[in-house]
Amino acid sequence: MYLTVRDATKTYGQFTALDRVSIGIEKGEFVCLLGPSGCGKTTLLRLIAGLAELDGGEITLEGANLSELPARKRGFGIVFQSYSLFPNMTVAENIGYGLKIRGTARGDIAARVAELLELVKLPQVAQKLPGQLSGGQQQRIALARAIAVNPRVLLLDEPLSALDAKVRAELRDEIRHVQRSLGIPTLMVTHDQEEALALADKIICMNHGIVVQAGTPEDLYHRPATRFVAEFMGISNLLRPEEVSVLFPDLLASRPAAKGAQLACIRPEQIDLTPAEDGAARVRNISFLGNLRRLEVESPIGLLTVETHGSNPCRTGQRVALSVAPDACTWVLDDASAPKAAQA
Ligand SMILES: Nc1ncnc2c1ncn2[C@@H]1O[C@H](COP(=O)(O)OP(=O)(O)OP(=O)(O)O)[C@@H](O)[C@H]1O
Repeated sequence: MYLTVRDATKTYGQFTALDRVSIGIEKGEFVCLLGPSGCGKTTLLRLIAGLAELDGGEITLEGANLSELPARKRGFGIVFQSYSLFPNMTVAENIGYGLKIRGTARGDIAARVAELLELVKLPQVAQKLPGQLSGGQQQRIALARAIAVNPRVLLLDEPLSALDAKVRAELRDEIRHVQRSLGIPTLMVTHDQEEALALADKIICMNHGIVVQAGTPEDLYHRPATRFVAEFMGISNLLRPEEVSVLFPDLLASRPAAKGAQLACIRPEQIDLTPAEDGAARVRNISFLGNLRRLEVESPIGLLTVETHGSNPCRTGQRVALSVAPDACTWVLDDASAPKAAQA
């Protein structure tokens, strides 16, 4: 592992913001820290950056302990949510700042700035001031400034959240492209599951100061371990075993004999609908979402959400039969009433 956080703990007075959190980033990997507001994502990023001190645990980079190393000596690039460019410096001066304070020769700085402006697709703005750029452009410059010094790790704290949806999606692809082409190990904080699914090699899902699950985007979406992860990573139908036995009795065979309350997690696109006069369910509402239709379906156990692609013949009010492939269901731990380890 390239960067390792082991048992990181951080408290603010009586409040435990992080409780023995362990994560790792491999060389070249893009990792997203994902979780709801207040779960401790930014706190963890700040500890890694050296902007806050650990109360327990350790952080190592290539095996070396970082605890004694101040932020500016860690060699990390950071991009924050707010455009933190120096307002009185030109774009070129902003990007070249880190190189200048390291004593890099002027000509080399100019060449590097030009190269980075090409990389972030803004070759014309070198002499502008940050205030003359749009929010999305400023974040591209902030990204260029962060990578100018070839950081050992790139840390991104919600860099897209102040931008509107279209610019956000463009810049998301841009960040991924830049990260891939340079191979910089990257840790990005986000509370947006779609962003994490699109960008990450690995997602670390947090809640109440602990890591709930870590894995690939596919793992977290298709094989959530708990109800919290299932609900956080998109829409899911969560059915208790007695409900499963009413609608999809075949699925009960896959239920593990583990301890704790379990729920069957079935994603909306995994339920098949067939129009049938004597069907046990009825389509209550259909929302057209462009590439798919989202259907609200009344069933003997309550409402289900179903998504269909292409030409589905169902109409509102129609009776339907429901089916699910045996391998399309994941049994998750019902953690809704589980103790919240890090709550004060
Ligand atoms: N300096 C501080 N003093 C006291 N409490 C703090 C401090 N910094 C953070 N906290 C608390 O620690 C918890 C975690 O905060 P953190 O900023 O890490 O959350 P987050 O997951 O990044 O949330 P958000 O997405 O809203 O930024 C929050 O409940 C917050 O109120």
